[in-house]
Amino acid sequence: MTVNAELHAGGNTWRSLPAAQQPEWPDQEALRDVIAELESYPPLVFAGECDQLRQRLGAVARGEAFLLQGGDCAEAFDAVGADQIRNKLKTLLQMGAVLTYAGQVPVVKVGRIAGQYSKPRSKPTETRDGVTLPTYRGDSVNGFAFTPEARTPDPQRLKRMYHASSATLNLVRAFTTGGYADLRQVHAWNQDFVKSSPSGQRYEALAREIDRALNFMNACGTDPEEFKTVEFYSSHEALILDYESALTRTDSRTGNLYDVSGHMVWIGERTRQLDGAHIEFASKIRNPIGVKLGPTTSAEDALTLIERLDPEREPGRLTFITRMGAGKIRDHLPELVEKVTASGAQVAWICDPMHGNTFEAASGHKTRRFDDVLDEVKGFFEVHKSLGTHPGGIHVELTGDDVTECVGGGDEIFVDDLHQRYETACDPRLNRSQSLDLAFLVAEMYRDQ
Ligand SMILES: O=C[C@H](O)[C@H](O)COP(=O)(O)O
Ligand SMILES: C=C(OP(=O)(O)O)C(=O)O
Repeated sequence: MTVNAELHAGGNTWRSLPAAQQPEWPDQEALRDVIAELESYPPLVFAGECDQLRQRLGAVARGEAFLLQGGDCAEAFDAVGADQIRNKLKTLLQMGAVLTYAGQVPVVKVGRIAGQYSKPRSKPTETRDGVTLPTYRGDSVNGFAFTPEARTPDPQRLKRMYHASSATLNLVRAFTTGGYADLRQVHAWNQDFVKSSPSGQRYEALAREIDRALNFMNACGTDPEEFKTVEFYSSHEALILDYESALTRTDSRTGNLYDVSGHMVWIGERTRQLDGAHIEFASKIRNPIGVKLGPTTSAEDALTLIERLDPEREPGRLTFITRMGAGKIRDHLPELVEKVTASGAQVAWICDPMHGNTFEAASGHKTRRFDDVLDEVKGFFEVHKSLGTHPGGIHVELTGDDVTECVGGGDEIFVDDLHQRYETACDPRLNRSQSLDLAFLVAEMYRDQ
């Protein structure tokens, strides 16, 4: 990877366009210094890995694989610890095992991890007891504490984001290639969980079946090395364009630009303006790109996004992550899928059943009902079934910890429980038990499809 000045400028064409949701950095000179330093840092991922993920997502788009994308709403610098990272990974690996075995489909595993530090917000400020301060925009921008010092955007945080992403990815790579993700560990991933939870018990029964299947394959002479490592990719919302473009490099093999801050990046519902800076930035890089599509997306918007981001119609390049809400998906999704399919484009269709289903509980906690999450996924499957298209995967906010942020699930969390362990810095996540419940139910839907 080289930083070729002329080509690298291609990663900066967004600068002349309106960029939504950017922090108001008080010190522009400090920002410029940080950008210059970030530009000198080594890549977090390699272009070849991004290409490999694009190929895997191509299989999703063609209906040959299923995408599991999940992780925190907002990662936090003080949560870059071995336990938290392992718990998240363990949850995703368990969900992956359930979907692969019960859903009988290859699963492409992508974390909202190692870079998910920036948040678009509905309001630029927050007011408490008559005091108004800038809203919290993620650890890459400002602090969560409600003080003027913490809430003032500080570009030094962009460097901390790089280092936190690097440390996280380093551990994730060690876990996924160093033996922890060996499929023979299916029981070990569940050890701390099985007795206490219905989904843990259900998982344990499935793990026993996987064991038997592995023994069978072993007896048939299948190479055991095949199950020792797992392909796992990182992703985050490409929100703070100064950071993303500082980490954009020219691939020395091909001369193409890659955003080497993560394998896949997505553009959010609040920043996908067709003439805006985010889409311009995404159009210049070769990473696989996701775009969130909310209920107001028109088919024309979707077709223009394809034209801008996937002019070659390359399966795996573009993933549409729909987040309509349980009450709207059955009305809004069909026209999008129909018109995109009729255009000949082969995008991957993924369901984010979280962001259209948030509400505020009487206690003031932002929450989501597990039943709404499930209903949106059901609607997603129904629409694709009726149109003969492929329900390509799910995109969920989850954690490996036993938080109480979303209500419902087999090990039911009630509205009155929310205060017990409400730890998210932004939106409510499924806990481990709810995540596994969802994986089992989605696997059933996939098999029935
Ligand atoms: O994760 C998504 C958004 O950042 C989040 O839903 C915005 O939340 P807000 O409406 O509280 O700003
Ligand atoms: C902000 C997010 O979602 P959306 O853009 O769909 O609101 C997110 O996934 O973190």
